[in-house]
This record gives sequence, C-alpha cells and structure tokens, in this order.
Amino acid sequence: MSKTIKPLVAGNWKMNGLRSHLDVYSAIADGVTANLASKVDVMICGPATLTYALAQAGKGRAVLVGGEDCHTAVGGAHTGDVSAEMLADAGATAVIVGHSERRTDHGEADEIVKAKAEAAWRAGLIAIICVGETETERKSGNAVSVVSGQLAGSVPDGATAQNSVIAYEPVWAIGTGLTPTAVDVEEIHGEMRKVLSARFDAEGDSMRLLYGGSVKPANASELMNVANVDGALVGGASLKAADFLGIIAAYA
Ligand SMILES: O=C(CO)COP(=O)(O)O
Repeated sequence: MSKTIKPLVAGNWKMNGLRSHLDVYSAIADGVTANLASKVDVMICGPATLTYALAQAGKGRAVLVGGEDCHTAVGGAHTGDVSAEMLADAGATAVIVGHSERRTDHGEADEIVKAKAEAAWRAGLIAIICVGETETERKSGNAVSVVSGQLAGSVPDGATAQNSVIAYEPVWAIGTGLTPTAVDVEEIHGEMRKVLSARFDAEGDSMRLLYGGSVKPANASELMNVANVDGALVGGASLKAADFLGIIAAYA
C-alpha cells in the first residue's frame, strides 16, 4: 500500500442480494465509523435492482454505492441493459466494468470495456476497470503481458486518479479460495503502476490499484502490505458484514 493513496475497499455483490440484504449494507455502514472512513473509502457495488435502495440507505453514511456493469449508450433499444446514467440517477457514484464474469459470460472484449468506462465517466461515475489473467495464461507465464494488454485495451485515454480505479483480479482466484503469492501480486501491481504512470504521468502514479480474488479477513493484511495494492475488490466476503468489516479494518 502507498502511504499517499487513500485505499478503497469495494464489495461486489454480483447476482446476489434481495431487499432483505439491505440489512447487510446497514450493518457494514454502522461499522464504518468516521475514524475508519477518514482512513479508507468503502463501497458496495450491488445488483441494479438494489442500487436505488442501497443509495437511499446510504444517505448520510460513509459507505458509497456502485453498480456492477453498464451499457455503453445513454438509453435506447437495449432490452435488459442499464445505462451509466440510470445508475447515477439511482444514486451510484461508481460502476465496475470489464469484470471477468462479464468478459466470459457476455463475451466482452477490451474494446467494449473501454467504451463502458467512457460511458461511466460521461455519467459522472468512477469506472472500476477490471483486468486479470486466466489459469492457463498464468501457467504459461503470460500473466504480466495479458494484464498489460488488457490495461492498454480497456483503459481509455483521459483516465485520472479521480475517474478511474483499476482492479487486478486473477480469474483463477475468484471464488476459489486460491490467491496468488504476495510476490506474484507485487509483480503484477508493479507492472500495472509502471504502465499507468508511463501513460498517464502523475495521474497514473496515484490511481488506485485494487487486488481482487478470494480476499478474506485472514489474508487482507498480507495483501494490503504489498507495494502498489491500494485496496481490495471483494466478492463473497462482502456479503457478510463481519467479514467485510474485518477486511476494511486491515486497510485502515
Ligand atoms: O470477483 C471478485 C470481486 O469482483 C472476487 O470474488 P471473491 O472475493 O468471491 O473471490
């Protein structure tokens, strides 16, 4: 973690969460004291059906609300899709784009991820842009080149430390309980910093780089101490208030 960058711990609820899960959000928000919030930014990215309710529950509280995906267009004939403007209207301040589950389930390539990040900015949202290699790519020694290729293709020109967050999520670590070694995370995050600093100068120096993939309270401190890890993108553990608060505490 860098001392000059305020970390962000973001939860990604994926396709989980009914209105009854607003209690989980409230329990998280209750645990994020003003002191904690001064040291770490906290966010829950929930399914689009809950964005408005989460944002309402979040009024006057320190836990930000984000979406999990957006369409590239403002509106129109795109049945079932949600635009960045709709998320912003519902109270979101950020949106995840390019999650590996979108890249796999919906065939989203870098080009579309980039357009979604631009759509997020157009609506005034922070784009949380995800990258990460598959197990095969890691085993064949291509993790670094895959991630830098995704960064080049998915992060639009004009990215700043304010409008963008990058999340490194190795696909094989998501929901598996497996995590890369601290050395492997350091290698990828160091490369991401190098690429982003070369392309965006000071903005790249201070852009937040999150690690995601089986982050739990038990491994949060180790990951937090890796150079250029400025927070976490948390799936399963963000659905349990105690676990998520345990992770947040590691970054405070
Ligand atoms: O995909 C993730 C967050 O976006 C990570 O999920 P898990 O924390 O459940 O491994």
